[in-house]
Amino acid sequence: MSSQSGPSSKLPLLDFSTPESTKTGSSEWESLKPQVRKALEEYGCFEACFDNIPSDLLGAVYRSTEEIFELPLASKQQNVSEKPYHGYVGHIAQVPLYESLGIDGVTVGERVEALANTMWPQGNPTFSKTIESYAEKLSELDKTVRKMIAESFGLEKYIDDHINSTSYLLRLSKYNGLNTPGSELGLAPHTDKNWMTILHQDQVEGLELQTKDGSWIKFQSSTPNSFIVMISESLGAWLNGRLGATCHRVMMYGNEARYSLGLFSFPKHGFVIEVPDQMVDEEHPLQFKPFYYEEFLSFFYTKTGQAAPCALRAFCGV
Ligand SMILES: O=C(O)CCC(=O)C(=O)O
Ligand SMILES: [Fe+2]
Repeated sequence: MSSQSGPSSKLPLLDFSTPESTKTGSSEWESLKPQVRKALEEYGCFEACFDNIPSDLLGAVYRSTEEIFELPLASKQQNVSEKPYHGYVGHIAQVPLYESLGIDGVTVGERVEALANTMWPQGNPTFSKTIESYAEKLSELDKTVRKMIAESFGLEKYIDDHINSTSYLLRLSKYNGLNTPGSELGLAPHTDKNWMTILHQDQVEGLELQTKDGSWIKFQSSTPNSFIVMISESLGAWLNGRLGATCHRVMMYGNEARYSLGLFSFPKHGFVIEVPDQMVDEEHPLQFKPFYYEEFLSFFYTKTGQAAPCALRAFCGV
């Protein structure tokens, strides 16, 4: 397997910029659905152009992101979570360039405001409104793509239950610029564990995705409002391994700080991830036993989970 970054190659670019593209059954929807499926089969991810997030909103989100990272460490550390990487993570030994701040339940009323009130004693309505609006709008893209995936496998009857049982985490990340020439790992290669992840990177690029042959491609945004939509492990498991998570990492090359936004969808507490019967046949034997997302996540961070070549298989593989 190569650890070298390959040439920047183009991922499929799918256009979700018309309102019809997110309307079930529209001709845009029906035309995008097979393209989503094909891109995910081939790459586990694709680039989505999504005008529903206008440039001024994106700009405001990045200003809010910079503002929160500029706060004193003691303030940021007040954003705690019992779940790993859901609260504040700062300059950990393995990846000293990296700092991130999670907002769990970001689409649930008042959560962002509560965080803003913790971070800024007098509150910060601009921060709250901006972040809430971004997460709300972008979660529509998550729902659209997951519905299309389910329809493409004939799993329509599960859609409402899935969508209604979804929580969102928004993770704001900052990678400090290098003080040395060359390149450095900003975030180690990994696959996300949740349902699906939608990433956006600001001007400083650095996200790299691993293709099936093991080579790395640099993600270069085609337009300022283009996002990477990635399948994560739990969705791959629910689909009995028919689609798989993409391994990705961040490489840092310059002195400038890099900012990124990750919207992570995952099942609510108590939701059982169970492979639907339709996904199992002679050609596709059952791969995973039913599991709870939170238990899988906890297992992943144990010594055994970290040591396993595939934590998901070690946890619930048949
Ligand atoms: O910063 C990025 O572009 C990637 C972040 C990421 O992969 C993650 O937070 O899981
Ligand atoms: Fe990730």
